[in-house]
Amino acid sequence: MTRTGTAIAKQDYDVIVIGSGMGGLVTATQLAAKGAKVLVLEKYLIPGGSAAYFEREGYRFDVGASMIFGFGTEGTTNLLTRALEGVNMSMETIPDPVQIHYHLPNNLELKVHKNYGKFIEELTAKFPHEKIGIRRFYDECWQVFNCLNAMELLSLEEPRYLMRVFFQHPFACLGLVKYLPQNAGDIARRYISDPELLKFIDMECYCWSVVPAGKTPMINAGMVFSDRHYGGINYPKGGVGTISEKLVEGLEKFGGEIQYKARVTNILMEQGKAVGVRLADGKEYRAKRIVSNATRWDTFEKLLTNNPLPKKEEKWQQRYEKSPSFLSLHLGVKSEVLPIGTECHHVLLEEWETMEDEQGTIFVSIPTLLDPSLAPPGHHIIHTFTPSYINEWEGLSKQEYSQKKEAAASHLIKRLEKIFPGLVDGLDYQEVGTPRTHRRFLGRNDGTYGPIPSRKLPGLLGMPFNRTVIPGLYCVGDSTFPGQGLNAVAFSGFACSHRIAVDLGI
Ligand SMILES: NC(=O)c1ccc[n+]([C@@H]2O[C@H](COP(=O)([O-])OP(=O)(O)OC[C@H]3O[C@@H](n4cnc5c(N)ncnc54)[C@H](O)[C@@H]3O)[C@@H](O)[C@H]2O)c1
Ligand SMILES: CC(C)=CCC/C(C)=C/C=C/C(C)=C/C=C/C(C)=C/C=C/C=C(C)/C=C/C=C(C)/C=C/C=C(\C)CCC=C(C)C
Repeated sequence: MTRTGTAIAKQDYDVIVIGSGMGGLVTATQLAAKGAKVLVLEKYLIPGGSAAYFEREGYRFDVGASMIFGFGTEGTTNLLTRALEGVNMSMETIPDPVQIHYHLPNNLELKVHKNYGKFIEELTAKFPHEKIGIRRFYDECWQVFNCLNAMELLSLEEPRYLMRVFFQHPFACLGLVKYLPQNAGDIARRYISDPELLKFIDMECYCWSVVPAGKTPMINAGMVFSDRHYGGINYPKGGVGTISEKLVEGLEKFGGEIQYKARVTNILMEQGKAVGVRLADGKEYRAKRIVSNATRWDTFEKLLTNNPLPKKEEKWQQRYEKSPSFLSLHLGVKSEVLPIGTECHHVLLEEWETMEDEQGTIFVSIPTLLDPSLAPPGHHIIHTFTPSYINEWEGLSKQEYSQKKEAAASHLIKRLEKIFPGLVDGLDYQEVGTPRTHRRFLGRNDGTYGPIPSRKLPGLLGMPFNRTVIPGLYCVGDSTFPGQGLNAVAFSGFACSHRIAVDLGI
């Protein structure tokens, strides 16, 4: 029995991972493959976090976005392919020929084709006077990508690795050092002056970083704006959740364990060091290293309640704030709703001034265009979401909450009629999620999509790596370097497992 009188589970582990989001699973599988004894504790019923799925009336809905980077076959930035390979797994993916179809103010209609030349040609046709600037900006993004894609991607907190990559790829490393403190907006402004084109570049960043180009790190922009044409966007057959399922299968094959309905309530500390965790049911587990895949806000404010917020975290909270969450509509629709030639992903905005507003920009994913097996025959899934803050949804009675959800959903559907005329009549199924839903099911503070700079910061320099000031405790996922995105948190998982393996001498 412990001091608190609860039963200590007998097992001892090398590493405990709190949460089975993509960041947690990549850390766990990489460590298990290296021979570490790993336990993953997930509070929900299935793995994946925001990369999981749920099933309703014959539809399989992705919880989060369906636009997946990291499944390329070449280079080193294909981190999802590599994470699966790490535990001898692979999966079938379906290539998407267009990343996004933009529907923007002043009838700016544009498709980001997988073919780079075709995309540049289409954008140049809209802004012919900026032909050279467009080419220079996007070509500079390729420079960042080519540096990253040349080297093995591991922990930047490991000096011997840094020395090794520096000797192997000195120019690529110096290139990355140059870009680490820069933001995409500053580089765009060096080459482009047309205000509307600059707004378009803002949207190109906002739709995945949730901030305009001026606050978006150039390293991340280089990854996104190049990999979409290199490895491309590829949808995992069977839905995004199958990536996590395969990783769990691989984890177990390598002797790792995962428990579901296992909500960690406390990280246990002894003599200033993280030594274990306590679950909501009172069980305690101990390990040599603890990894939190919960957000930094949840990790330091909820799981370490008996410890004052470390100074370093206080500073981090001043530099980064919580991005909005989303209002999400998971719709099942009749196939006739989609005009012939409809693309899988869309971004819709009616006025530039409202891009960053509550429920301003609309995102759409239609994964059934790539994998029809996710919906009943003759039907499609339309997953549409728009940024929304938790405070819009709090302090409401049950009835007020459900009325507000209904009203917001019909408003969103009405706006979408612009690109899908007849949507209202073609509806077959509808489920509405709010920031409260994301908070509840994903365990994310205020349902946030992740950290965003609270002011203009020097690129990625302010993003913490995986070690924390608490010995034995590491963080992984989107509140660590390099931030949001499945491929980004997969990198965080590779880096975290590398650092831990070195610390444990594995
Ligand atoms: N298209 C895309 O690129 C796409 C799609 C889906 C998700 N994503 C990205 O994935 C990123 C999120 O990945 P992540 O790895 O950081 O985390 P995550 O939020 O997806 O997963 C965290 C997991 O930890 C669990 N958890 C939280 N607190 C817990 C506790 N106390 N006890 C036990 N379990 C707990 C949650 O249930 C969840 O499964 C986001 O940046 C998101 O944008 C991207
Ligand atoms: C030695 C010396 C001297 C030096 C060194 C230097 C170095 C080496 C450096 C390095 C660095 C690194 C490695 C870095 C890395 C990075 C990375 C990996 C990055 C990544 C990134 C990624 C990303 C950002 C991604 C993202 C994505 C996303 C977010 C997506 C999303 C999506 C969505 C939301 C969707 C929407 C839309 C629709 C639907 C339409």
